Amino acid sequence: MADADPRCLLLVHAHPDDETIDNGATMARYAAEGVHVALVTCTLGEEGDIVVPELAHLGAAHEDRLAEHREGELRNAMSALGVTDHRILRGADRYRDSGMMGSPSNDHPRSFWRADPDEAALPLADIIRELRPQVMVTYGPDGGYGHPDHIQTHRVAMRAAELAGLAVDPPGGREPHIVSKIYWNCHPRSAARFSAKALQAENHTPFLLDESAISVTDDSFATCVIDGSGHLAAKAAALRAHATQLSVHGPFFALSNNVGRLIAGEEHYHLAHRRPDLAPAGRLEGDLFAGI
Ligand SMILES: CC(=O)N[C@H]1[C@@H](O[C@@H]2[C@H](O)[C@H](O)[C@@H](O)[C@H](O)[C@H]2O)O[C@H](CO)[C@@H](O)[C@@H]1O
Ligand SMILES: [Zn+2]
Repeated sequence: MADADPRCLLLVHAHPDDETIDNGATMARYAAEGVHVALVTCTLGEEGDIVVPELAHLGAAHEDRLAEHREGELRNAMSALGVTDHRILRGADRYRDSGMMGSPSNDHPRSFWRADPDEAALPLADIIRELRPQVMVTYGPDGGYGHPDHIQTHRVAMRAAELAGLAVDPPGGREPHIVSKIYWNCHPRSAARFSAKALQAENHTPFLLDESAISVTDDSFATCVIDGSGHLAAKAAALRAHATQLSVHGPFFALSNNVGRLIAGEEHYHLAHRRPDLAPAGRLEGDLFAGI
């Protein structure tokens, strides 16, 4: 029997659908290569808009049953990507989706935005010590576009990586583990421009063109690009699985703001942390595990 692939990639996200939007092709590619791809999602998206009118009754302002529905969407999306290890932070005792910045749901007693990052990081540190990933992917300090749960996910994930490496008070009693490389998701301006031009060229699309609706970074901020173009069908299927949150039409998808975005095979990352003894990374890596 072939030796098991020793590589483990951990992704930490705020809501169901973020993982597929930012990393769907990457997850499918590494899962297909035999890498242990693990996802931790910090909330179940209770406050989400619902783009399927027939399911509007599940919404927070009505039956407030969107969490279990989106958990099912997440299961289907992970099945499409070939990812079998996906967990909700703290499980049944999870944090609640905080809603957009400044919305009343920020103040919900269980909102993730109100959590103490040090406390929320403990169960994630234990998962890191259990899985011992060489690579972790999460958001940068602004959460990518300023959503409170994305900002909090960044804080909790970075703190958890610190705690996991400490030799004291081992979370869960497991041996310390230092993540070799931590990457932040990023969306370079040129990729957003390419997406907008592709949408502009599409004759019959139901989606809007609005480049300002997508948070972008300078191209130079990306230090790694993963070509997952061989897994576009899996990414599109996983996006379709998140049916309450987004629509797919041809090679494009749109969230509830109906702004069209290309379902891209290339996904971009910024190397935010590298274990000091590793060789310096090249200008633009093509593999999250490069140099490990
Ligand atoms: C991709 C993502 O993070 N989605 C979040 C986000 O949803 C957005 C929100 O409803 C906004 O008001 C819309 O204009 C936008 O189109 C949505 O994507 O925030 C939700 C509430 O916290 C969250 O459930 C959803 O996963
Ligand atoms: Zn999100």
